[in-house]
Amino acid sequence: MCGLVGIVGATDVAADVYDALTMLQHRGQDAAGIMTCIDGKFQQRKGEGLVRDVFSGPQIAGLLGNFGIGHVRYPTQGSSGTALAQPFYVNSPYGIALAHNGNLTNASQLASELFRSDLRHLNTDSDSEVLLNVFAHELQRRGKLVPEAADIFAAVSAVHRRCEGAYAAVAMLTDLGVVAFRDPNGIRPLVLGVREGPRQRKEYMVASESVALDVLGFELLGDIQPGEAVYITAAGEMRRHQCAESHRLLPCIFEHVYFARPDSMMDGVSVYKTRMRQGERLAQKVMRERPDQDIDVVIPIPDTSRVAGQSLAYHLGVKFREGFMKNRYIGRTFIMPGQNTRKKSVRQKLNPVPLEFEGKTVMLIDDSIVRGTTCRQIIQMARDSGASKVYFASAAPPVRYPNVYGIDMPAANELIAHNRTVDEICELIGADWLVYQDIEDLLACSQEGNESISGFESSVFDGIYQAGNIDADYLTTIEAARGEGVSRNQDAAVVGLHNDA
Ligand SMILES: O=P(O)(O)OC[C@H]1O[C@H](OP(=O)(O)OP(=O)(O)O)[C@H](O)[C@@H]1O
Ligand SMILES: NC(=O)CC[C@H](N)C(=O)O
Ligand SMILES: [Mg+2]
Repeated sequence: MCGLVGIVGATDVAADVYDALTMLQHRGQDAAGIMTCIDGKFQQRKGEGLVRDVFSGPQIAGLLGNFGIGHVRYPTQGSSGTALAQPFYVNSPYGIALAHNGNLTNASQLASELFRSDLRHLNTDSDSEVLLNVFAHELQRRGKLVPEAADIFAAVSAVHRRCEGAYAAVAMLTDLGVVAFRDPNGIRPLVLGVREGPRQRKEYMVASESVALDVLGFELLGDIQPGEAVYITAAGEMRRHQCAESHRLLPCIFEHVYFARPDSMMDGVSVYKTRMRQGERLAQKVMRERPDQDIDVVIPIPDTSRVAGQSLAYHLGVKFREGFMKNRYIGRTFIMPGQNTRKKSVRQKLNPVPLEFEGKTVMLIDDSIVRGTTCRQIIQMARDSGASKVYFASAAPPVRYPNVYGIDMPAANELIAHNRTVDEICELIGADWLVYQDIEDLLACSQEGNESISGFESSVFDGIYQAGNIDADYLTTIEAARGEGVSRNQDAAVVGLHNDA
């Protein structure tokens, strides 16, 4: 999903960017990068792996400058090697670095335009490098030695006209400051915060999720609006401007289901409360389907389903128990590359407490069932631990369609629910009963958090793609490029142009 951070402070910001990235680690585990700017020069370090593996204390201390940006990556285009770790950099105009969360659906058309008409070279097959070059080209067209806020906003407007799909982005211009913008549908999240710095100077931060602001003592000013850009100068002046001719708020519902931390606020919605409501609605569905249900205990599948699980148990009036213990050193399995790694990691990550299963009718709950990797193994573990019946509940509806806006689910045939009925899925995962949340209920849970949101990007559940021209040909192309079994790893040492530190 990727996590973004941008900070303009009064003193060196690299340590704060690092701390913020650790708060966003759940959004991307493949690679991490930080760039700062001092005296007209960028300094950077990026590499494959978790934030704590990519940076050491002395390396962070060596990144100087009072403004900087950072990124954690979960790839959706291109390989997962170091060469594609973000931020990306172009030298002209000014020197610009950019980090991106989302996925451009017209990246290949833009790449060809950039080469043929804009005379720009791309060195990777990353859509984020495309986004950076479109922004850079549009800024260059303004022809200013020193751009003003109006020039930057005009360049973002042009990005909105040319780019399709989903993009929240944070960019940095040498000596000038940090720019953050969000696509005109607001599919990917981006928030803005402020804190009092030394000498009563205001310090600003943008981040994918508000939790990153919380831990660093920034007050949440609110979300960057769909189509809006925020420009914070190196001196700490903040301007914001609506850059899209038309815009609407269609946040990704899967953020609320799985990606976001529960303690984040997104577009005015508390993810925690939304997940509580999901559990409540699911309980109502369980009672509608089986008013005389015989569940002894509700057991969540750590981590993400815990909040919905507590609420499900409470509203069913049955016990809630932690029947699976999680190895805290194993990351999120769904965002790992490759099905074999994901499968192996589920067993390493979760281990049952037999006491909670022996002779009981258990209802396991997960936030979602995507490929079915987790639930198949977990149901077997529950049986091996002595459960007499194993029911399974999903706080989200069946995931039936690929995602093209920043979640790496490119192939419908990898999704366990694609072209299958609920009964067929139930049999396949080996459950005695399977209950899914209804789509109307899921959307209502999120909308209740902010009545002014009129819709959500929910294509993985309903197959409706509201941004870009997504047709059968496009879906076939991404499946061929990124489906299971297609090699994504390039040798970074050979292809890389990543100016690694
Ligand atoms: O059907 P699947 O393809 O297995 O995908 C769905 C599972 O993957 C995620 O867990 P993950 O381990 O990524 O993270 P978590 O610890 O936040 O639950 C999600 O919470 C489900 O448990
Ligand atoms: N998940 C994301 O936001 C991915 C960002 C970008 N498309 C990449 O592949 O690096
Ligand atoms: Mg999970």
